Amino acid sequence: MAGTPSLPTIDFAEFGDGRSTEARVIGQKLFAACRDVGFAYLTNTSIPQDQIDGMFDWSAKLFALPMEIKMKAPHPPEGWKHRGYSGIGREQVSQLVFDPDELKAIRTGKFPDFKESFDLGNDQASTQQNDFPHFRAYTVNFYNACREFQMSKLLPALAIGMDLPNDFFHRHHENNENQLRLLHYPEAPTSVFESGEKGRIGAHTDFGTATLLFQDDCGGLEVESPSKPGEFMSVPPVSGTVLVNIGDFLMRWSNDTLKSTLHRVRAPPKRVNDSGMTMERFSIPYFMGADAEKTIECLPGCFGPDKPKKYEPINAGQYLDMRLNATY
Ligand SMILES: O=C(O)CCC(=O)C(=O)O
Ligand SMILES: [Fe+2]
Repeated sequence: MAGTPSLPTIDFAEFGDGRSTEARVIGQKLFAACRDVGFAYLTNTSIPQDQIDGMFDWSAKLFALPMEIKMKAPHPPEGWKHRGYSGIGREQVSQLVFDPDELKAIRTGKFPDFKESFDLGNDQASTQQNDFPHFRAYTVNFYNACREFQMSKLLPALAIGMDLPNDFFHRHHENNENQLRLLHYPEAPTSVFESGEKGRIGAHTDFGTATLLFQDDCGGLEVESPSKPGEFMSVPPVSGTVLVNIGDFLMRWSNDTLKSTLHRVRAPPKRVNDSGMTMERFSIPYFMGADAEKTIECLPGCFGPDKPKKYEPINAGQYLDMRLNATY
């Protein structure tokens, strides 16, 4: 595995309202990154750094609570619901077969995804609620800051980069069907990670349109190399950045033009004076979901005589249900 990060960085500082030449250049760079790698670091997103830091503080406080308190807001059994606490071993991602070590662990009855999570979403949703009163206000604000960036900059930039009308993706994300997930990978003896008995998150792709990913300074995130399938490259934390990656739904929508890239989290490289324990890690993905009832057709510009359409139009809701029910 290579140690040097080789992801593009997209700077949103000059994006403004999306109408300038600078905005066009940003859109083109974003499109190229999503097509060639499927992952990029973003800077100057306008999501305030103190809000990001505060969200990590709240996350640490939440996961430090006794289990019986966390279980007062359990994740419901339905795969389409995205709220509440999932304890260790509750969710195993469904594409572990890509990774021989993890496949071995599953065959021997072990559950290598050693993590716990707490899901939140649109506070106005009538079918599911956010929990924990005082914590709720902070997370809803943070969710809204992510959504603001998604709707006013990220989706318009991608549309511009693909020569689509600025509001093209915006119009497919009006229902606010996104999900914020607080993730905690507890510390454990380094030996259990080395033996494959435990892992952090197995190799997988995300389901939706795209994901914003905030990570702490632990490290361990890896992304499949675009040029060498099967090889993973390290994606170290870079302060002041947030990652973006494309999900399967947008890959399909774009006739596989944009890449939903495999990624995983492993124990970070050992540090000097290692105490025998691998440090805990926190991360916060924000998953963007398209409006469930709107049928998507292959994106303009992604098909032609040399590139026939590969997929039938599909309803976004049906597609996501199918994927999520396979995970839970
Ligand atoms: O913890 C991370 O950095 C990655 C999380 C992730 O890929 C996911 O939840 O889909
Ligand atoms: Fe992921």
